[in-house]
Amino acid sequence: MSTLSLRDLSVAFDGTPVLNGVDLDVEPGDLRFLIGPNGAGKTTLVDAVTGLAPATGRARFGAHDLLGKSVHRIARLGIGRTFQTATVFEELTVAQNLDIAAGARRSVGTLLRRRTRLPESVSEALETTGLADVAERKAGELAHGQKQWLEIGMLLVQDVQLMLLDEPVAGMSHDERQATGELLRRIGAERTLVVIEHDMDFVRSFARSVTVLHAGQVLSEGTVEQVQADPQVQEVYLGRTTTASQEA
Ligand SMILES: Nc1ncnc2c1ncn2[C@@H]1O[C@H](COP(=O)(O)OP(=O)(O)OP(=O)(O)O)[C@@H](O)[C@H]1O
Repeated sequence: MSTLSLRDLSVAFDGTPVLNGVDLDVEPGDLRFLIGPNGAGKTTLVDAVTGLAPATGRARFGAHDLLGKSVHRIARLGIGRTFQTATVFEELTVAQNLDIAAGARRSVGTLLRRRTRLPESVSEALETTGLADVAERKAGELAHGQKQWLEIGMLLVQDVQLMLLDEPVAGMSHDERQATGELLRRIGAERTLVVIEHDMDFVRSFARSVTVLHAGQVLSEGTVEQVQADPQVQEVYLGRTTTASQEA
């Protein structure tokens, strides 16, 4: 299992720095939450690691250098991500979505035919994500939470070792959040997981460690308790939340 290691990672858009010298290490088995105010650079960090944003500095996953590699090559190293909006094939069933993600080399006709036996990786992903009961339902008919779990399942069948999730519980009910947190714990035990999140209750419940980004830099890092007790975090991040809620 591999460690994600970032050194002096920087991204600028049109000359404006958005990430500014980020150092970050995430060990396998960690469940790292990336928090910070809007515009702090959280999604940009994930974009840089997955090849979507041009970056300088160093980004390694295990023995592999990531910077300068194409999105496709980075994905082939076992690095996968989700986006804030789920990207599943709505007209296909849950099982078919997983089947396609598993990349089985079959013709489209064979793929779309109802199959009596699913590949093992697909069956496992259905069990792990709790979607076995809805395997034959169209993805477009799933509840919001289930769509997010399907997306995570699509990364599982690809045997993704570094999973980067962008606000996976946004818009979920309390029960769906709880189920998602437990899912992340289960799959995180054998992988390296980085989760962007705004919901502090969710972070408190499930984070093993937290990195706070602010204005493109790491402001604080540690356990939830350590980060919450950091006066800089209180001032910049939590302080801002208080102000916002007072204004509301
Ligand atoms: N492709 C781009 N071109 C120009 N500016 C960009 C681009 N992508 C992001 N930015 C800017 O970079 C800054 C950081 O954005 P980013 O989405 O990484 O923040 P974030 O911490 O994920 O915020 P949020 O919590 O709102 O999702 C913002 O000011 C944003 O407008």
